Amino acid sequence: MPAYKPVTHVIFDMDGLLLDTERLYTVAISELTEEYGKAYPWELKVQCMGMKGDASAKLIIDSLELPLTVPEYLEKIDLKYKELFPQAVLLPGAERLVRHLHKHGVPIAIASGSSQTSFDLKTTSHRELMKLFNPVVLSSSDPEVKAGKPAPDVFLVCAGRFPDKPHSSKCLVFEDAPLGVKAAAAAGMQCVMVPDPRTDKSLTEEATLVLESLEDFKPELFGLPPFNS
Ligand SMILES: O=c1[nH]cc([C@@H]2O[C@H](COP(=O)(O)O)[C@@H](O)[C@H]2O)c(=O)[nH]1
Ligand SMILES: [Mg+2]
Repeated sequence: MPAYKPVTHVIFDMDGLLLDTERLYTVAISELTEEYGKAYPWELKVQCMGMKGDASAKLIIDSLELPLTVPEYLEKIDLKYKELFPQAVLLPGAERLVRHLHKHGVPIAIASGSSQTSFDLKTTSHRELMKLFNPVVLSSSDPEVKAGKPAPDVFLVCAGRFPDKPHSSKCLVFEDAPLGVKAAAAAGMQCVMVPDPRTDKSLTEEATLVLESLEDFKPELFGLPPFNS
């Protein structure tokens, strides 16, 4: 049983962790690859989750040998995202945890592989909740985030934008994706992983704690105020 260390700040991944957008990515990308007679298998998806948009586009084009350039792929997929992302709903336990931490004055942030455009689409129905996060760091649009997940950049930039600039050891990350867990570990942060059930066990080993749902999280394990407080 690993020892959990107390933290003061919490950084959330967005897609597949707060918002049920991974399902929407699968629909959009499968629709596109099927136009070229190819499926979008889980084994490929799990390598893309958390990446910057252009890196993911390149990996998908190369892996499936699609006859598209990265800009052509992005133009086509963005049309699908525009239709699908406004339907994004919150995942179980997300709103309760976010409101709880905010109520108790725990600084909370978002660190995502997304772009500003896709963030705006995905949060169409969640504007009020999104106001509780500061900072919100979006790798695909942020010039300070040089490399996407699994590099630590997005989490380090995020920690540096909290007004009191906490040390990495004081930041707890929530992630669903293996690349995100790697990025958090590389940043020197503890990480609670809530993986898609299809995720191979070998890809969850770097997480500090693995949960089936955010609903199962016990804040006091990391020195945060318990839910009954
Ligand atoms: O099926 C997929 N899901 C997710 C991604 C990538 O993951 C990012 C979301 O990452 P995060 O969980 O860090 O918000 C998206 O912006 C996208 O680039 C992808 O390529 N394919
Ligand atoms: Mg994610």
